[in-house]
Amino acid sequence: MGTTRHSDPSFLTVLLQDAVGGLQVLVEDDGGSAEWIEVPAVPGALVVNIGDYLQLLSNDRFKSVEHRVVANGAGPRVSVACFFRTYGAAASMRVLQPIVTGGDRARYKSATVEELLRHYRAKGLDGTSALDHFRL
Ligand SMILES: O=C(O)CCC(=O)C(=O)O
Ligand SMILES: [Fe+2]
Repeated sequence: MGTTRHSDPSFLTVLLQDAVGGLQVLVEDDGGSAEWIEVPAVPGALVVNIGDYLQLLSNDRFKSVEHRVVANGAGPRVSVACFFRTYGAAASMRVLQPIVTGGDRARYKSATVEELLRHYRAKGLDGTSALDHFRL
C-alpha cells in the first residue's frame, strides 16, 4: 500500500506508522532542488506534519510538507493518521484568513475550511498543491 505525493488538508497531522515504514517527505534545498527523504519507522514515535491550512493561515511562514508512502510489495502496512482541522458543518464555514506580518502582503485569498476541503477532494492526489488555487 502506498500514496501518491500530497500535502494534507489539515493544520497539523499526527501520524503513527508501523515497522514497515515507507513514509517519505520532500525536502528542498536553497538551490531549488528537492529530494525524497525516508522518515524512519521509530517504535512508538509520532510524526507531526504541517498541513495546508497552517500554511495558508501563516501566509507561507510554515510550509506544509509534501509526502508520499512507498511501500508497495512490502506486505501489509498499518498507519494511523490524525488530522487536526475543524469538523462539522458550522465549524467548516469558518473563514481562514492569512495572518500578515511585517509589511508582507496576503499571499492567499481567504477561504472557508469547507471550500478548501472541497477543492482538495475535487482535485484529487495529482501531485499539485491544493493551495495554488487560493494563491493571490
Ligand atoms: O500512511 C502514512 O504514513 C501517511 C498517510 C497519509 O499521508 C495521509 O493519510 O494523508
Ligand atoms: Fe498525508
